[in-house]
Amino acid sequence: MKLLILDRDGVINHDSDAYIKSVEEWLPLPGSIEAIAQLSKAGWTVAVATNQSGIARGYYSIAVLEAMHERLRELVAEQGGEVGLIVYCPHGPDEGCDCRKPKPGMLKTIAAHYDVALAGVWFVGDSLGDLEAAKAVDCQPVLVKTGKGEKTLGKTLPVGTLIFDDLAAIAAELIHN
Ligand SMILES: O=P(O)(O)OC[C@@H](O)[C@H]1O[C@@H](OP(=O)(O)O)[C@@H](O)[C@@H](O)[C@@H]1O
Ligand SMILES: [Mg+2]
Ligand SMILES: [Zn+2]
Repeated sequence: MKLLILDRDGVINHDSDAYIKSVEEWLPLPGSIEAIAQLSKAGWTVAVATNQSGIARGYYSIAVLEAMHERLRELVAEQGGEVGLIVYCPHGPDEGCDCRKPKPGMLKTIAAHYDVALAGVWFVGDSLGDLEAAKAVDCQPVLVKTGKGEKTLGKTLPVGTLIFDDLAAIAAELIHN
């Protein structure tokens, strides 16, 4: 199966150092909804793996987080596409969970859900932790320059990391090559 896994904040929607705390604050990045819809219509399964420590920090509830994801699904459906499994880590950095990136737990959950191997599956993120999570399970780490991506570019990236301007450029690459 053609599986693509996306980080959320900074890849699909604008990110904020103050966290994305409501549906109103959840604003798609230019071209991201169209990119997901086009990929979906081209036969790709688009899943999401997102850290959401704002839950543990008490900034927003799981109900609000789910409402953001319902909004994402609605917008992609309006373009004729669909979003696959969305997995999130609600834990704080000090809880020692297995799902918070850079740990690969969420990627493993997605692979198990679809009963596929992760080797070579593209995982698209804007933070170094995303790329490290990818590397940990032999996914293809892919950095976008949106969100925190420009800042991440200045760090030491995992060997073999692919770099794209944004999700739209990734969709064009995957659909047309
Ligand atoms: O990029 P994804 O994984 O979709 O989500 C990132 C968010 O959960 C938040 O992650 C926080 O990091 P800490 O969780 O506080 O280390 C900060 O970077 C926030 O700016 C950001 O909005
Ligand atoms: Mg991110
Ligand atoms: Zn977790």
